Amino acid sequence: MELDGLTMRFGERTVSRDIHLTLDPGRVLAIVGPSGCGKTTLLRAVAGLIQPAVGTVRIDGQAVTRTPEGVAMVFQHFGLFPWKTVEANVAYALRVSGVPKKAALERARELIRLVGLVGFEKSYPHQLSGGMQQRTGLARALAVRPRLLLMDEPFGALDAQTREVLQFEMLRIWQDHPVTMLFVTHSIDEAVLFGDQIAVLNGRPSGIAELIDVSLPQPRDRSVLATAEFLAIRERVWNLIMTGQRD
Ligand SMILES: Nc1ncnc2c1ncn2[C@@H]1O[C@H](COP(=O)(O)OP(=O)(O)OP(=O)(O)O)[C@@H](O)[C@H]1O
Repeated sequence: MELDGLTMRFGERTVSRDIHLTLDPGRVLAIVGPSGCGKTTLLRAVAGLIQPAVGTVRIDGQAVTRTPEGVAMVFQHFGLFPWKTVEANVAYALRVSGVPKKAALERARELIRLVGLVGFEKSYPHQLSGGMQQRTGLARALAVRPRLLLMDEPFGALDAQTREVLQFEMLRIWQDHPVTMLFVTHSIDEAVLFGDQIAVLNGRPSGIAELIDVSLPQPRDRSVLATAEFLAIRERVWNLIMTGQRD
């Protein structure tokens, strides 16, 4: 994925300016920045849901003008169909892309196992906790074997403990099933934990303050939280965000 000189505007208001970013296959790029700096707006441009005022989004070299094939998204507020069961939600995108019902349900059950929801296949979203709803959202996104997974603050609506559990489960899932991921988050820890690189946005309109390489070895688990490198990168990101806040 390539963002080539993206400027995002709503009416007269420029939200972000001249964003250049590249994400290589199999890698994770985390985007952090203060609230309102335009993280979700960038993600929506990558998903082809809105168009940049200036610049181009490319995926596999192709300019994005509408939602590209093979791009899946996980939202903060789950975005599940309330009238569909867990397995029907997970199978939905497969069905839409033409996979026959039996094969789609088989694949859905595989993903339901992967995210730890066995026994809840026939439950409806309102019968699930927030964490279980987000597991369903993850299963749905991964079911299509996306070439690019867009994560918009995926654990943001969860309580702190559930958030931590799901973060580490997602890390495990990602390690077993690597997928190219653009990961927007408010959580600096999450960005350092998942990212191969972190793009820190700040300013108004926002721009990239710094692109930080995270050289923590993969696979990562809870033990990295206490390493000197993790803490140093965390501090660096925090300072960059705070500098932008004071401007
Ligand atoms: N559809 C829209 N129309 C007009 N303004 C919008 C629209 N969507 C977003 N904005 C504005 O663009 C700015 C960036 O919003 P965006 O949601 O991308 O920020 P964010 O960094 O993701 O914020 P947060 O971290 O709080 O989720 C905000 O000031 C917001 O009000």
